[in-house]
Amino acid sequence: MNAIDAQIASHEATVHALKGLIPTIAATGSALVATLRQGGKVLLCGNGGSAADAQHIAAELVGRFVRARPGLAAIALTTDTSALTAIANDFGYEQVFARQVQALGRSGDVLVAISTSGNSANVIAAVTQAQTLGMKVVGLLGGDGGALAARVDQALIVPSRETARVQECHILIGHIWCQMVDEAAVSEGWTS
Ligand SMILES: O=C(CO)[C@@H](O)[C@H](O)[C@H](O)[C@H](O)COP(=O)(O)O
Ligand SMILES: [Zn+2]
Repeated sequence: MNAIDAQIASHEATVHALKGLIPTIAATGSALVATLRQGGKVLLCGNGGSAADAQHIAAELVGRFVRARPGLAAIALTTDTSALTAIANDFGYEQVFARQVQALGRSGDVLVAISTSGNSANVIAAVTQAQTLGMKVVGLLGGDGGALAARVDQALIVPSRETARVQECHILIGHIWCQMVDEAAVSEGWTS
């Protein structure tokens, strides 16, 4: 099998395996919908490709996904280079997300913690801080879920050891969540 066929086959196999996660995808999507319905915020964090996923999902909630509805409260904790560099410089890289969670998060908000390994120290620190504040934490994870699997409130563990495959499934799940939010916002007539 050539490289292209192999990548497509591996992608398809991982997406197929997501069918085992459908109940958890539905439950986590419902948690996001409930938070946004009651005026809470969704905070998202992750490193590298997962930082891009955090921004992508936040943009579709604040801007739009498909349906016409109000902009919704979502913040990617990966975008403010002044905050990121100051926190890393003054407190250490491990604190870059936790400090922002402490500053911005409130009880009733949700943190989406994205990590393909489940072992990034700065994401673990953010989860600990969020739970201290009474926030709910959803983990978008991969492999065996790593250290985060047992720490988050709801874990979505994509069953693959390939980082790229895990990331591809994470953004698919993010899009499913956005569709669930769109449907709730339109059918319930959300005005803000
Ligand atoms: O996107 C990729 C590889 O596909 C990388 O940038 C990757 O996201 C980085 O190595 C991250 O630091 C990995 O962190 P994590 O997913 O294990 O938490
Ligand atoms: Zn998208």
